[in-house]
Amino acid sequence: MHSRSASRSEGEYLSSDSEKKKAIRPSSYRSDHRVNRHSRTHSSARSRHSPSRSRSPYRAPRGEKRHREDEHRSSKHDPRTFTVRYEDDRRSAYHSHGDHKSKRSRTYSPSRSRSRSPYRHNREPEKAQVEDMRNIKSQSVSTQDQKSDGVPQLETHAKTVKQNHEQPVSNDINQEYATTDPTPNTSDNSSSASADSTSTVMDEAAMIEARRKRREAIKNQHRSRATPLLVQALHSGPETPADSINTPPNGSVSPPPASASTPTTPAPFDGSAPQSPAANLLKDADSVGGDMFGSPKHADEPSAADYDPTADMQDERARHDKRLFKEDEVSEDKADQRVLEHIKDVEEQPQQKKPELDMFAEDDDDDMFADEPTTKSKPTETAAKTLDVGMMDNWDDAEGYYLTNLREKIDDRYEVTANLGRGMFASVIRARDTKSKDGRSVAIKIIRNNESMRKAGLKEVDILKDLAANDPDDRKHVVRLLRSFDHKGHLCMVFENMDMNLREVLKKFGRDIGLNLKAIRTYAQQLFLGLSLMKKCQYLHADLKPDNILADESRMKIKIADLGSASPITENATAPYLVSRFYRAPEVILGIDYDYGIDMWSTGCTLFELYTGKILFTGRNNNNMLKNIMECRGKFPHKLLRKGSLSYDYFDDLLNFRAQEQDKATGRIVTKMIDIKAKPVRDLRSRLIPKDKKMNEQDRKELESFADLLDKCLDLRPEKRITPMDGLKHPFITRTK
Ligand SMILES: Nc1ncnc2c1ncn2[C@@H]1O[C@H](COP(=O)(O)OP(=O)(O)OP(=O)(O)O)[C@@H](O)[C@H]1O
Repeated sequence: MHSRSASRSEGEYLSSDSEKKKAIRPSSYRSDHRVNRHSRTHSSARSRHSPSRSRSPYRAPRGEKRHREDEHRSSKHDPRTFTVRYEDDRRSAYHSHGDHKSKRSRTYSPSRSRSRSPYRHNREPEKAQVEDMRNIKSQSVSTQDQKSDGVPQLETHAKTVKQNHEQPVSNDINQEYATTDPTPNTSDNSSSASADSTSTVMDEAAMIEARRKRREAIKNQHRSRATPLLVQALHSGPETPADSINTPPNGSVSPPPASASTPTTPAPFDGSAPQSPAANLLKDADSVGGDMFGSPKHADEPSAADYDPTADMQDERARHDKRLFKEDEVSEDKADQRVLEHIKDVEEQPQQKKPELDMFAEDDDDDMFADEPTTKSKPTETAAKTLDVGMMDNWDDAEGYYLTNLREKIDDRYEVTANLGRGMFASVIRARDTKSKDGRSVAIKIIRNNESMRKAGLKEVDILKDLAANDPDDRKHVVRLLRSFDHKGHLCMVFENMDMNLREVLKKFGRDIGLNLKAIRTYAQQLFLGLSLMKKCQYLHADLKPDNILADESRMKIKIADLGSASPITENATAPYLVSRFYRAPEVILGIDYDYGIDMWSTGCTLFELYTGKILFTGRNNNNMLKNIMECRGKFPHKLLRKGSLSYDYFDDLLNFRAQEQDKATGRIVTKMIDIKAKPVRDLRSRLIPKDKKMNEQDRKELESFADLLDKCLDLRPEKRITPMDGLKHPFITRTK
């Protein structure tokens, strides 16, 4: 039982008789063979108190992100040690200067050089902060100099910026965390400055300006490469740091600038768009959602369909490199240079290294890159055809992915027909099962050739087997694992073949406008069935999102997939980066004990996204996620906040929210005390049900019912959140039209 050796040679792992449910019950599982996708190379060093749940070995233990290889060796990065990882050095500075009287002592990782999210704002603020430290004496003056330098964005928002930034920036290191208090700095350094020092200050201001221009040039390069959503997320909309400058102290949100419209202009539903057998389900004009095709519900919010996780890698990779340099105390100039070189390299070899980006990676903990990131690609045949298998003495590429050859027969049985894509953890191919009667298609997940990934894959296999054993009739909408085997050092997981994931469905049928309510109801019901099975078997999925839900060809049936992050409920230790960020429940962020409610939260986010075509919470990091969540769901009850081991990272002693924002003029990250209104400023209902939308009474009622279900999925209080079983009984689900 769970005593498989990870190094075991070729052979089948799944046999019909050997896998009984009790063999993989969470309890025994835990005490015996714990496979951890996050364990990676340092897994053996991990204490048993370091819970180990995650799907990819490149993702850090449970909620933390993938470490770079060299970081794997240190267990100090294990978030389960309750180490809080901060976005940058300012946190330690902040604490070291005693400004904040935290109720808890925390440790901070000194090394944070990892990131990758396209939603992450650029790193310049951090550099600027370093500048702040260096030029502390002259900061006040130099900042004012910058202010008058005609930064392009400032011209655009001249008036607002003027109002917000007329005040000199504090020159006091102890005031590194600015507040919304606009009181001008009254220190005497400017008044007592000598002519010499003034000249020094001016020189420094000029240097800063030169650096700013360089950074701006780099940012512009990144902008030009970024996907529309990234551009929007980074440079427009009320949730971007840049626009936080327009955010009034009360936390209300400024309307986005005109340019902040949805990246891809929502177009009326195009009759020529791809049809599916379930076209009626997906665009039934009689249904509430159906008549919304062609009528974008939320043109001002990031599109869920538009995001291409592979497209922003250069930018992320470059910034990642840049941060590494910063941490190594190499000059910014050199770091900038390195970034430019990197971009050039990538441009020159566009096909050689296709980086992968997980859009939901954490902004502030690490990167989830493998050493050589890869991309999830569309099914393709051409690349594989060019391989000359006869010439190969190594079946893997440099990253440990199996180099699949089309029409190759794997395990003397599966004839490869298409590459479905690559994740961080595996490549997925479609193949024809030549040993099946009907030559049916299957999907095979070929785990990368890496010991810890293999272990993580074995964990996924065990959980999938347990779930299947508890659903003999296959009625619970969890993807079916048919068998697993070993092939040339790779663990291969053979799955029933599905057609596409729900992000792809959204892209195809509901770009920017979402799917209709009939489809949402069908999918919601099936998700609740899947989650009720998982709950019955005591597993958390911990990575639910449209990408991990697969639809069959008819699009009528969906299945929960990618259980690489799943784990027994007993392994629910604090892990502030568990679950992809946009779908991350607040209790995870706040360090409150969590359970099955986290999957219901993710389900709520997913259903909203499927209906509107927009991502519900697009926080750049955990801090910004909380702000997003409160703007939509209202204030957290104090009682709840007091339960959180990490609450005081985001709230002060009086439980006022400390929002981290980027000052557009100085680039500095500042903390603003935000008075969150009890009444949400962007409440769920108004985002779901446009006031001016004409619809009949029946449709409105139905939409209200959906809103009520989402309300219950997205209850801030985990213990009050609806359960999968109750979800199945909700009127929105039980109602038949
Ligand atoms: N059974 C299947 N049928 C069809 N396509 C599949 C199947 N399983 C996976 N895929 C495709 O492969 C993609 C990656 O699968 P999966 O998420 O399981 O791999 P992963 O390596 O864990 O990815 P990630 O890096 O996102 O964790 C899916 O998004 C889906 O598009």
